Amino acid sequence: MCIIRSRSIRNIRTDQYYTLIAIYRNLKKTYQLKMSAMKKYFWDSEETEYMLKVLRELDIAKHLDGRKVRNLKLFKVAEKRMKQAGYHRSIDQIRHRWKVLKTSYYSWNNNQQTVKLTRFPQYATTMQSIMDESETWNRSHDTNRGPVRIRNRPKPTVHEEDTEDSEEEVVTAAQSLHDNSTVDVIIKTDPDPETPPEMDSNLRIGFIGAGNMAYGIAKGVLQSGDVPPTNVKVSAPSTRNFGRFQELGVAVTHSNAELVSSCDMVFVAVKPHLVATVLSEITDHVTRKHIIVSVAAGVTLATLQGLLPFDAVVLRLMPNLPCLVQQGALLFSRGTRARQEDGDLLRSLLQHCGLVEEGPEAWIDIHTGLSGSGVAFVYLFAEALAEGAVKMGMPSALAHSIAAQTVLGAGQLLRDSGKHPAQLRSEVCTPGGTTIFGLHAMEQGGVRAATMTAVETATERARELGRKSAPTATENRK
Ligand SMILES: NC(=O)C1=CN([C@@H]2O[C@H](COP(=O)(O)OP(=O)(O)OC[C@H]3O[C@@H](n4cnc5c(N)ncnc54)[C@H](OP(=O)(O)O)[C@@H]3O)[C@@H](O)[C@H]2O)C=CC1
Ligand SMILES: O=C(O)[C@@H]1CCC=N1
Repeated sequence: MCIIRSRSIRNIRTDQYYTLIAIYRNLKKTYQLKMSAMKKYFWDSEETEYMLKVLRELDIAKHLDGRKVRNLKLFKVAEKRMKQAGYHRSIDQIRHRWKVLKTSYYSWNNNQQTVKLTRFPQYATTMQSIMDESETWNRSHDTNRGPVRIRNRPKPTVHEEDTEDSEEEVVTAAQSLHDNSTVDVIIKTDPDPETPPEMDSNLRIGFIGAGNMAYGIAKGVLQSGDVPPTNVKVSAPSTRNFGRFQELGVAVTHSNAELVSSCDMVFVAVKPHLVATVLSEITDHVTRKHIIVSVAAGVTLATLQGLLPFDAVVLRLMPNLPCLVQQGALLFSRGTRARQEDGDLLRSLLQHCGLVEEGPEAWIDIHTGLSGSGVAFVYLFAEALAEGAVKMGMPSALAHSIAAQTVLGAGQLLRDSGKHPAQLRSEVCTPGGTTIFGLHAMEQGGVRAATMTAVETATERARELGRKSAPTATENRK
């Protein structure tokens, strides 16, 4: 392009010259647009430092005491301040970035001696100061508060409006909490649709199906500490999967109907082809107080709602297998009767399962391809990595263990650095070195195209399962 601009090429006509200039300008514009779109998703260090500065000023250190206080107001102020400084981030983005940094900080702090993160120490100093402030504050206050108390879900009021809180109000609210260390949770007195509901102390959670997904989600829910194991129940036809739930202190039953009658939130975690049978079994026991959450691949909200009473509150959730180790990626969508607060309650309960996002239903099938099934694509890749090493002479056990750590480390760095994968990939490539030779071989093998097709095909299959599980027109008329 520089050659073109200098117009030093011989034998080029003026019209050709201007055509090339136009192409160059178009490419440049596309590149700039792409870069600005990428910037929207990836945080740079300046923006991250600014966010930490703001959160620190807002005393986030005093909200790290493990209590189930959701600091939405604080994040709301942070969002405003960042906007004033020219950083346009949503409350959710700020909250998520903070969560990621906190997790990274803890893991960095625990593994300082062994883990070499190139990026994180940059924020480590600020994070360290925040954590130190938190420890000092906790030490100077009574930490022996007993169990977290959880409250009734607020009923929606007719005149709920999103009243903008002034910063002063927020700071005062935070201050008053500090002065009263014996309170278990902040009890909201003003209705604020953006604030998630406090949980009912008697909230009872049920799982229909005792498989891997039910177990992973149950573990995450219990880890939050908000719901005691005695408030959790699981049902399945056989006892073969009950043992691990019983070890968690969870009650078991063979009756789906009995489970629904004794629970408020019910996860439907059976295989997709069994959903219709299970819902027909429980539908007479589902009332307005229930929240039904289906994790079945492909089964749409319309199908679920069609199989349940017309006013049933239904949500569709797509988790993935790493929920078993609290590192899942979960996306949910609300049905027509589910309110924002039902989604907030679900999000809050699942916070220890991993990353939890809400999105339009059309994304659930895509997420199934990307992440529900995507986990298996990563395993295939890990297996192939290890087999490559075995081919080159490394013992299998060692090769598999190193492949697992490689996938884990690459994933953690990708998540925690906030960098685009292409950027990290280029950081590994020495010109003329080993990596670029390997990458060339991968591109020749079509790994990128094959992976994209895998996500596409899995998404299409989820859509197909959805169509198959939808009641036919005749069934609808019954
Ligand atoms: N596995 C994954 O990675 C993911 C799965 N999903 C979805 O999660 C759902 C569950 O999958 P997964 O946990 O892997 O499945 P599993 O096969 O591990 O578990 C299914 C469970 O359903 C129970 N079950 C079967 N029939 C009934 C019935 N009539 N009433 C009550 N329980 C019944 C089984 O009972 P029993 O113990 O007696 O056999 C078993 O406990 C599926 O719909 C799947 O699409 C979503 C995301 C990821
Ligand atoms: O393969 C399946 O159908 C399920 C859904 C996503 C992961 N496992």
